[in-house]
Amino acid sequence: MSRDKFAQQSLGGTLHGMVKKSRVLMVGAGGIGCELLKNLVLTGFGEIHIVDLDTIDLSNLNRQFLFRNEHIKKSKALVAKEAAQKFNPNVKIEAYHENIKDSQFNAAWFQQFNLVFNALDNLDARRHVNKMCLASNVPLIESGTTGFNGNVQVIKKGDTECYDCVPKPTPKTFATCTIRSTPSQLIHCIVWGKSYLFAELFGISEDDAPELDQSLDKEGNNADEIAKLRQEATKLKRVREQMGSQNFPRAVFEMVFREDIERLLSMEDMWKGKRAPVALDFDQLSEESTVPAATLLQDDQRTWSTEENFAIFVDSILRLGQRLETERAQKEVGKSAVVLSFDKDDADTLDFVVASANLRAAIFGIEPRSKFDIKQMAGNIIPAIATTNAMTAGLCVLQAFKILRYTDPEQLKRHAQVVFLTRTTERNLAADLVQPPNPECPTCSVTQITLTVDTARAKLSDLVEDVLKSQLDYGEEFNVTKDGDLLYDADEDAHLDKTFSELGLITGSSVTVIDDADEDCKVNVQFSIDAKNLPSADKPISMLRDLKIATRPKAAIPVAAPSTNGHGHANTNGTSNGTISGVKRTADEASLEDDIVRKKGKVIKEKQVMNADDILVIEDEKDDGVIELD
Ligand SMILES: Nc1ncnc2c1ncn2[C@@H]1O[C@H](COP(=O)(O)OP(=O)(O)OP(=O)(O)O)[C@@H](O)[C@H]1O
Ligand SMILES: [Zn+2]
Repeated sequence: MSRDKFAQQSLGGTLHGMVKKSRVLMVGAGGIGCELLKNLVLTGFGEIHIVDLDTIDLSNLNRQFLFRNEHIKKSKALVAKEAAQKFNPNVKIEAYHENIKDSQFNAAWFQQFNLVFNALDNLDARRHVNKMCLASNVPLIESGTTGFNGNVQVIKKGDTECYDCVPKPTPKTFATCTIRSTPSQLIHCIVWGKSYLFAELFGISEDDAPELDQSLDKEGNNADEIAKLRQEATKLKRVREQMGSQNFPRAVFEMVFREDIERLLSMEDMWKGKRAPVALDFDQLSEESTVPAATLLQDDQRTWSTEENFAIFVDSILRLGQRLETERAQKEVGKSAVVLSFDKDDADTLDFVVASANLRAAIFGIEPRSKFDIKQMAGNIIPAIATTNAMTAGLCVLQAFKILRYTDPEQLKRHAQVVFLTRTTERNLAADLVQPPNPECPTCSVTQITLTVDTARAKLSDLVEDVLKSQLDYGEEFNVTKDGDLLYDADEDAHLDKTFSELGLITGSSVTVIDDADEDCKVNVQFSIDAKNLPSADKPISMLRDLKIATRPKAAIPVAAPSTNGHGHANTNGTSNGTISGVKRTADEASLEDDIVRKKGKVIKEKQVMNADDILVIEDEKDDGVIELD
C-alpha cells in the first residue's frame, strides 16, 4: 500500500495533490516545530525547508520528540531533518542551522515558498518573518504556545491582519528604585542579580537592561536616588578591574552586600514603617560556610541557607571571572569586546544569579528559594506543555490546507481563522475569522517592494531619479529615509552621488519613501534591498515587477476596535505571540467547536450533501474517500 494512501483518503485527491506539490518553510525547530515537522512530513508536503539557529539542549528532550540524548549540542534543524526524513522518504527536506534574520534569507529566497510556518519563541524573529512574508507576498501561519494556551493565526498580505497589526504589550518592567533600593519580593532580587549585578560585572551595563525602568516616579522625586545609584554603578565598574584575582569575590561582596546596604540604611526616612535591611559580613559567612559549592550544587531543589548561598556566590563569581578572562585573552584583535550574558541554561550564570538573589533576599528579609525555582523565575519560564505544542502544530496544518485550497482571497477570508487553545474559557478551542489589515499598522500598511541593486554601482540618484521619479511617478515632494535617518528630500541632496554600498544599503536593509505631495499622495513604501552584481550594460537598479504605487485614501480610516472575544495578542515572555484574554464567548460567537458538533449531526443526516461554505464536511465518495476538515 502506498505511503500516502491514508493522507490522500483523508484530504481528497485535489487537496492532497496541492499538498504534495507545495514547498513550505518552517522557521524554528523547537517545541512546536518538532511536532509541526512530523505533521508536515506525514501529511506529505512535498518539500520542507527548516531554519533554526540553535543546538539541542538537555531541557528540550521532554517535549521535542525528534531529539534524543545523543543529539545534545547538535543542530536542531539538521537533527530534525534526519529524524523526520525517516517518517517519509518521499518528502524533500532542506535544513539550515542559521538565523532566519541572515541576509541570505532575503525576499527573493522567501518567494520560492507557497507557505511559511513560524514556530518561534521570540517577538523579534516573529516580526522579521512577518515582514519578509509581506515583502515576498507569501502567506504565513503564525503560532505560539504558553503553558496550556496556544494560538494559530493565518496571515496573508493585503487580506488579513499581519503580526504587527495588533500592537503587542511590552514585557513587564520594574522601577529601578524597587530593584536597586527597596525590593519587596524575590523577583526583585532576581532581576537585581540578573539585570544589574551580573550585567555590570560581566556583561553590558544596566542602562541597556530592558527590565529596568529608569523613568522618574510620578512626582519626579526619585531623581536624587537615581543619581546615587548611578554613582554606585560606577564604583562597581571599578571593582570589575579586580576580576581574575582571588580577592574579586570579597571586593564585590563588600560593595554590594555591605557598603551599599549601609548607605541605604543611612537614609532613615526610607525605612519608616518598613523592615530595614541588614548588611552581611563576609568573614562571618566565610567561617560558617563549610560545605563545598560542588556538593551543594548537586542539591538544587532544596533552598540553600545564607552561608550555602555565600559558598555558591564565591564559587560562581570565580568561575565567571576566569571564564571572562580566558575569553578576553583569546579574543581576536579588532573583534568587539567580550561580554557574558545571562542564560538560564548556562550553569555559571544561573548559579551566580541564584546566590546573589538569595543573599540579597536575606538582607531584605525576603524568603529565599531553590535554584530550581529561581531558574523558572529568572528565565521567565512558563512550563512548555508537549500536548499544547502538539495541538497547536495540528491546527497549523489545518489552516495550511485552507491557504492551499482557497486561492481566491474572498474565499480565504471566509475560511481562514485565528484559533485559540485555552483552559481559561468555557471551551478549549475557539476561533475567529481572520480580521482585515489594520490601516494604521506600522508594518503592513506600508507597501513593500524589493529592489535588486548592484550596490557598488547604483547611486542614491538612480533611486531618486530613475526609479522613483521616472518609473514610479513621484513628484518633487518626497523623502527617503534609512532606519529613520534622512537620506534625501527636496532640500537634502548631499547623498545623491553616494553609492548604495557607501550608504550602508546592503542585502536585508531597506529604505522608506514617504510621499509629501498635496494631491494624490502615494502610500508609504518600504524598498528592501537585494544586492546583486548586474551586467554593466543594465541599469544598476531593477524592480521585480512593473509597479504602480497606490494613492493614500483621503480621510484616515479609523482603526478597528480591539476585538473583545479573546482575540488578545499578549506577549509576556516571548514564548507565545498570543494569550487568551479570558473573556467568555457565547456559543454563537465562537464558531469552531459548535460548528463541528452541529455539522457532525448534519453530516450523518445529509451524508451526500457537500456545501463549500460548511466548516466540516465528511463525504464518502466511492472512488476518492474524503474527510474534509475545514
Ligand atoms: N532568529 C531565529 N532564527 C532561527 N531560529 C530561531 C530564531 N529565534 C528562535 N529560533 C528557534 O525557535 C525555536 C523555538 O522553540 P521553543 O519555543 O521550543 O524554544 P526552545 O529554545 O527550544 O525551548 P526553551 O526556550 O523552552 O528552552 C528554538 O529552537 C529557537 O532556536
Ligand atoms: Zn499589519
